Amino acid sequence: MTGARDDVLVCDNIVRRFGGVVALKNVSVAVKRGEIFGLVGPNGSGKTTLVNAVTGFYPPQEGRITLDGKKINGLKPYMIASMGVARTFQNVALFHGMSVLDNILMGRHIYMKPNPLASFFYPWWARKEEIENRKKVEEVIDLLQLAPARDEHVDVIPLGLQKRVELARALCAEPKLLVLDEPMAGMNQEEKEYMVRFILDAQEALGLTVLIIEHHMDVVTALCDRILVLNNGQEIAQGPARETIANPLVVEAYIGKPRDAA
Ligand SMILES: Nc1ncnc2c1ncn2[C@@H]1O[C@H](COP(=O)(O)OP(=O)(O)OP(=O)(O)O)[C@@H](O)[C@H]1O
Repeated sequence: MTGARDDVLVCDNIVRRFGGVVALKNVSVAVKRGEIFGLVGPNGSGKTTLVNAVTGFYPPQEGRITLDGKKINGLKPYMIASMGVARTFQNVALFHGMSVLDNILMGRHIYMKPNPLASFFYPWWARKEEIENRKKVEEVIDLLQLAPARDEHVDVIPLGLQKRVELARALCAEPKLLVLDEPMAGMNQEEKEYMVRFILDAQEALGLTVLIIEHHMDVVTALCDRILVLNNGQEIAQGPARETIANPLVVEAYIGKPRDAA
């Protein structure tokens, strides 16, 4: 698969093994600028492994991954993050003991370049940087309606709100690619509907490109432009969300073969 100019992320023939388990078998995918691309599949099908390959946590043993045309496989996670990939986790990963605001501010760390000498001689420069960071954070707080919770400690707020704080932190990094690992996990129906709305609003306001792992089919159809469906580490279907979900191979992977067809 060769990367077109509007492809932000291209994964070409990715193979990842864990001992004898082949978690990804020659998986290829291209995520276009400005789209929401879904990774779908039953438990253990390789979705998180693909996200971990893209974000550098478990580099692939074969294949090539590019971000805006630059090869990223083999790079450390922090390098990939600084190149513009922000991620949220299946199990929320916030900084405990800190407020909502401080957690969101952490998303700006890639833009904070402490230089004590410059700050001493040119305090206005440090001040300008601080103002810019705060401005971005306030924009995201408004977008995700987090103002009422800004001073709360993240340990005491409900899970749905924690997930929104994690999304806010990722958005503050102004990512080229936002990777969301099951952002609705553990949420009730109302929280899910809010989260869908927030992701769509953020995409529209910030022109995001999103790679999302999602299990809930109502969420997939509401959010995703296109999807890749994995089963046992292999692609079984790829294409526009609604029609791909209706593909008989996808239905079979999720609910099994009808009895009379067995
Ligand atoms: N660090 C690891 N060590 C060993 N095996 C792993 C590791 N990570 C994933 N696997 C294996 O790779 C396969 C794919 O797992 P993966 O977590 O990517 O699936 P998934 O589609 O994300 O599943 P789920 O929906 O349950 O999160 C599974 O067989 C899993 O046991």
